[in-house]
Amino acid sequence: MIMLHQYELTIIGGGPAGMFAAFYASMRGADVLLVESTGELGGQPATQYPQKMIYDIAGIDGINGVDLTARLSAQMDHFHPKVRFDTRVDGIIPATDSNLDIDWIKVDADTPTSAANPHGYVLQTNHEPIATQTVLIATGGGAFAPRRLAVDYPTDWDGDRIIYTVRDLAALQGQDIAIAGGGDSAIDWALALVDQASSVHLIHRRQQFRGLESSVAQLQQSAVAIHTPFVINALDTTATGKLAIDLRPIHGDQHEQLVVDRLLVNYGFASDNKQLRRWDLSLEHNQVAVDRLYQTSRPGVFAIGDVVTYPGKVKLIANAFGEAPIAVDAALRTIHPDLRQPPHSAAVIGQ
Ligand SMILES: Cc1cc2nc3c(=O)[nH]c(=O)nc-3n(C[C@H](O)[C@H](O)[C@H](O)COP(=O)(O)OP(=O)(O)OC[C@H]3O[C@@H](n4cnc5c(N)ncnc54)[C@H](O)[C@@H]3O)c2cc1C
Repeated sequence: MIMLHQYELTIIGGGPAGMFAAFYASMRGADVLLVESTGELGGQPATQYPQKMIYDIAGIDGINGVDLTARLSAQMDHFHPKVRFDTRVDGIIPATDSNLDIDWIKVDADTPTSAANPHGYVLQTNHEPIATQTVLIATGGGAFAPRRLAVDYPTDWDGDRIIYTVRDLAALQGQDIAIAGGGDSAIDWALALVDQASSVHLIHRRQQFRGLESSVAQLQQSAVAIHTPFVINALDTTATGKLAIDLRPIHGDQHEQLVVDRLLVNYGFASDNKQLRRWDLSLEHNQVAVDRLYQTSRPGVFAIGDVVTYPGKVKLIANAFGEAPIAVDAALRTIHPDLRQPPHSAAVIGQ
């Protein structure tokens, strides 16, 4: 028997649409969970264009992808909605159809349930399943996953010797760190770590880096040891348990050896939208068709952001922000039909 908490609303996807929806739903007092397939929030702005400026969000005269994500996170922090990272939703199954023997924790027998789908859904994931009364799909361009090293190594090195997402900069203090990659993210990590780590090595297969010119200039004047043009050829451990990296040159045959504590891999992200076709939704040109309340063809399942289509849909962050409150309120109204208009935010958060 699996004991699962049943959320009122589960939001799939931690891009701008999902993050703002999580803030808004928790401001409305909903028991909400945000699920993100990668180890970080932010979606396309954070992963595809961290340094590019965005000029078309109301009230902000220019902000880059990283800073927008930081502001959305700070806004969410007013209410601390639950977030589950590294969790990819694969299936949305009516709870009654699920083969799982689930005893989800209802607060009490009077807890209201969604009239449209009284038993809710079970979300199948790459980890444990999630029980939820309603679902908000905000999966944008698809589930991002970090591009992996094309070198064999034991799987239990992931998150330990080999790191794809840095969660805790302090944990890397005083260590010897290698970073693989040539874009903004790799350079940013190298510069962030150079004063804290014992040594930082940056490995890139090209002579030139792709990052912002100012960051590249800063890198060249820093104490970061640059290894270009090299690719990682093999990984091993030393007698003392350190990570031994064999670097193969792009030209010639003069290999280099590095011995470090950890290797941070920054090869970018690949997106995968295959799940959508398995979710039994009405699709148009591979986008989820929704009505004016962002309701999909399944009861209690709503969708917003880049993943949806409706007449006049434009894939902009500003639109996703407008869609979120309407969809969240419509989802919550299936559970609480008496749900009122939202109070003004100052009344909830304070002046
Ligand atoms: C280069 C570029 C420049 C752009 N410039 C602008 C601009 O200037 N202004 C503007 O308004 N818009 C711009 N956009 C578009 C904007 O980024 C998108 O409209 C916006 O990111 C959509 O947000 P979203 O939350 O719907 O989806 P996304 O940002 O795609 O986020 C979706 C999130 O869901 C996660 N996810 C997906 N599937 C699953 C799953 N099965 N389980 C768990 N998690 C999942 C993904 O990992 C991702 O984090 C630009 C886009 C690009 C590519």
